[in-house]
Amino acid sequence: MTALIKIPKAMKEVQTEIRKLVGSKKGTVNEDDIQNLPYLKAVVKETFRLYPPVPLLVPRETMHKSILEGYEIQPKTIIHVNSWAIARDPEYWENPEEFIPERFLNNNIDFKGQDFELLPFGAGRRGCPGIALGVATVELVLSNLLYAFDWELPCGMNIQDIDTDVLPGLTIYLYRIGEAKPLH
Ligand code: HEM
Repeated sequence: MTALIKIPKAMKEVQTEIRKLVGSKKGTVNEDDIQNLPYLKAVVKETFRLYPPVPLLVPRETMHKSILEGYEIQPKTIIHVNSWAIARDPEYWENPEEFIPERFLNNNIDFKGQDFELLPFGAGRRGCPGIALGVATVELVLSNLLYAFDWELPCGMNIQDIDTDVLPGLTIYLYRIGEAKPLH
């Protein structure tokens, strides 16, 4: 929501998509609607890319000796995968620090653990078992907040004042305040 408020064009695009599909009579966005909202899905993916709630994956331990980019890694080495850094690596992402949902509209990159440049839920045997619940919750809550309310900054605050930096930790979080106006 913070990223969307900072980029009014993206906010307008996603709200228009949702309101056009759902109309004004139904009252809520449901799971079937979500499947027909590609821009909303792109917004959610871009949010998971730039702000992965769990920036370091569960630690792994190597079973065999291996060579990675010329480095020899001994068996039983603890490996920490920094999915935050991977998702902002300029080798894989154009303008990696910018919030651009459109980057997901014309490709199949997903966060299900097959595309290693985007791992907000990890990958492999220790990948997140709650991914379906996590994604459904985020998509449903966000889409309904966007459908029902217009969002604006508190009086006196400008878009430039929005700081999207996050606090370091096992999970990331930011403090951001918006004001909601109910839709008529
Ligand atoms: C947006 C929501 C969520 C995000 C971003 C998230 C992210 C993650 C990540 C990155 C991992 C580590 C995966 C790895 O190291 O490969 C993980 C593990 C895990 N998650 Fe989630 N998760 C979310 C929601 C949930 C939910 C809703 C549940 C349960 C209902 C859940 C249960 C777990 C469990 C049990 C593990 C440990 C798996 C293991 O170590 O084998 N997560 N999650």
